[in-house]
Amino acid sequence: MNVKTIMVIGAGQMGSGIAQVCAMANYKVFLHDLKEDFVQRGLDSISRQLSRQVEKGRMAAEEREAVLERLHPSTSIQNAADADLVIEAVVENMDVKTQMFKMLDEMAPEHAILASNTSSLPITEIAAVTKRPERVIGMHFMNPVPVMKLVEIIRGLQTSDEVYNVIETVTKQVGKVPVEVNDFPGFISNRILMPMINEAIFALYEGVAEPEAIDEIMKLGMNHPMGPLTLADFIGLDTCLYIMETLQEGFGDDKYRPCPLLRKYVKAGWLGKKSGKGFYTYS
Ligand SMILES: CC(=O)CC(=O)SCCNC(=O)CCNC(=O)[C@H](O)C(C)(C)COP(=O)(O)OP(=O)(O)OC[C@H]1O[C@@H](n2cnc3c(N)ncnc32)[C@H](O)[C@@H]1OP(=O)(O)O
Ligand SMILES: NC(=O)C1=CN([C@@H]2O[C@H](COP(=O)(O)OP(=O)(O)OC[C@H]3O[C@@H](n4cnc5c(N)ncnc54)[C@H](OP(=O)(O)O)[C@@H]3O)[C@@H](O)[C@H]2O)C=CC1
Repeated sequence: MNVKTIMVIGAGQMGSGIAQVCAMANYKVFLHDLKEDFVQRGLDSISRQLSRQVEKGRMAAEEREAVLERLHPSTSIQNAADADLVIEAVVENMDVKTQMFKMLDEMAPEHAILASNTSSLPITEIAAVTKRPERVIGMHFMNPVPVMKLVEIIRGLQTSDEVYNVIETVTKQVGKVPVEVNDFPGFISNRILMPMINEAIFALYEGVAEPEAIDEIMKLGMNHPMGPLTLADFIGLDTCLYIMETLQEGFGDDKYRPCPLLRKYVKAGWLGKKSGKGFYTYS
């Protein structure tokens, strides 16, 4: 199967990054969200990213224009009828994702692959709401998408080998390294990363150290590029909370309980960098 057209659902930080790397790899891309404003915000952020590449001399101005021309705004889910591959990157919520997959299953052509960029939710359960579970797969990009090399590919219980192979090829085409994992809560990346972030939040909650100290220790002591609280703000505190809840529920183990401080911040609307306030304040 030859993928030519990709539809990315959700024009947030992940969706816009995914759309960017796909358009840069010569695919025709629809970037879809509920409202035109959201799509435009995503396209603006891609446009800024590409301009920076041009300023740094890494991309010709004509190439930037060509990439932007391959990107098509969408607020109609009917555009899925033209897609060979749909990559969903909406909010980390099972109800929202299953509703979306039901719609996509109705709209997308029979041959189309439906992929989810979910951070932690079971692919098998998402696939089960469609009539094509063998064509549903997890394609988990890392943030920031244009920079991070990994795509964690998650096979649902019924994902076919053919679909896995196509997704592996597309991943390489967009300049990323595919790593295959099975379908378990949080997969590998967030089963390991998120409990560390949650523990850093517990350390803050218990008054062991100030945020800056916690981050400095992990940066200078463990050579992490970002401290765990900065990284949590960068990922989005809502997303961090949803991932911890999926781990706790999925494994039935309280060792994954989300820190109450994380819950409190999310309830307050402190979602990290994207809302301007989390463990730190952003202008
Ligand atoms: C939650 C999940 O489900 C899974 C996840 O994604 S978990 C999150 C995984 N990501 C991480 O752990 C990121 C950790 N942080 C890092 O690796 C680095 O801090 C970073 C790459 C984000 C920034 O690197 P840095 O050296 O501190 O900053 P900086 O020098 O400004 O940037 C390095 C490069 O990244 C680019 N960059 C930085 N932030 C970017 C962004 N948000 N979008 C696109 N590009 C970005 C810069 O333009 C720069 O590119 P060049 O080298 O081509 O000039
Ligand atoms: N943040 C990260 O570091 C990573 C996140 N992920 C995963 O990627 C997905 C998206 O996360 P992220 O980009 O950070 O989140 P954002 O909050 O930045 O973006 C989510 C986008 O989905 C839109 N959306 C919400 N509900 C719907 C819906 N019903 N239909 C269509 N669009 C909808 C949102 O619109 P609105 O503006 O209205 O909310 C928003 O544009 C999540 O599953 C997350 O777990 C994966 C890897 C890393």
